[in-house]
Amino acid sequence: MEIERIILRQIKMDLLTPFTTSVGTEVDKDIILVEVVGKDGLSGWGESVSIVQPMYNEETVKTNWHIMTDFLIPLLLKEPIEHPDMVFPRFQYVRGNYNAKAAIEGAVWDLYAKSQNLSLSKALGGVKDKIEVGVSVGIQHSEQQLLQQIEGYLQEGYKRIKVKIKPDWDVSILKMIRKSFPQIPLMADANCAYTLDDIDHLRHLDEFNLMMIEQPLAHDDIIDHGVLQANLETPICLDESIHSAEDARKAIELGSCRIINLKIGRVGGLSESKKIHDLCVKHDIPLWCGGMLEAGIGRAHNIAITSLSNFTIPGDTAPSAHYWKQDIIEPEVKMENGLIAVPDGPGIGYEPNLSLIERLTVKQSSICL
Ligand SMILES: O=C(O)CCC(=O)c1ccccc1C(=O)O
Ligand SMILES: [Mg+2]
Repeated sequence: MEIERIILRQIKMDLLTPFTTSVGTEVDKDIILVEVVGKDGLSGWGESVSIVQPMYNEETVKTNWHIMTDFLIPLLLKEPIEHPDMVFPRFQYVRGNYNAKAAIEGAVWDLYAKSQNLSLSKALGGVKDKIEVGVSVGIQHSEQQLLQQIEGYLQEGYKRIKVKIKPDWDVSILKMIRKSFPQIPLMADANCAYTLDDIDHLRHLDEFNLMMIEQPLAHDDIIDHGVLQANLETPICLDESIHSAEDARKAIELGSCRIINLKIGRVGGLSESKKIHDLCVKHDIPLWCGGMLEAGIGRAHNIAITSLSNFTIPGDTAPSAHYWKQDIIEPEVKMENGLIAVPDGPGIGYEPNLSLIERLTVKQSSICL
């Protein structure tokens, strides 16, 4: 693959509804889009999942722009790339900054798939032509409001409901949900809101027949989660704590989780995502694809990775209309009966809407050799 130049664009988009977790609220998003232009005129697209505050992990939109322009892009352009698997190792001496790395690597994967006339799904080894869709429901102003939202989502066809929890928004809301919907596939995501001191409190959650509890303890922990899992019946799913296949191996060996939420940005890209997928197959650990309120480009990448065989639990990749008045790709991502069709066109299989992207752009830079 011969890369001619790389265009970075920072766009700003309003979320249809604010999204609240145990750490904070997002109302709009600044998003960095990466366009890798090949010498043959094809373009590959990637999207960074970083937000403006270092609230989910340590990265931000500003640090991503800096790391991409000053370090990652010069490394990428320095020597030819024969296969996207070469990108992550090329970035090896830039520590961390996985969202930034993944956005660039994802664009190279898209360009590669297009150059091979393959869908990104097929290029990654995907086998499914439809993926199952769940929805992540943020913390609401009232319990009644939460119940109404869940009712609406079930009518729309979502196959799994995830609610965000924190110490004063957990037992009571789960009790209420189970009273109305005793059987629905239900899970809870704490975004690190508890410590091991809460072990007796967390054991109360066992009575709600949850599919899993996502990331109850610290963002950088895998040890305490093992202690907690040994004291809980409900499976623990790790999100924030897993940055690599090595992290996943250690968490599995320590018994710190029975399920893994995979986010492409958090682990540094699609090549590492595949490694985690294959490791989980070997250890019989089910996977699902998490979400970071992505715009269309990131969403398309999530759909492609979810088409791999071991993504056996509905993910957080909801359709475009759940987040945006108008998404930046055409066609938008649509859901039917709780399923999203995996596109079979070349690359991500959706066209970036360039005129809309241009209108939303607040900052742009074009970098060539
Ligand atoms: O709909 C989505 O994209 C998932 C939303 C979500 O749960 C989330 C959104 C932003 C940051 C972290 C998380 C999370 O999974 O923890
Ligand atoms: Mg999570």
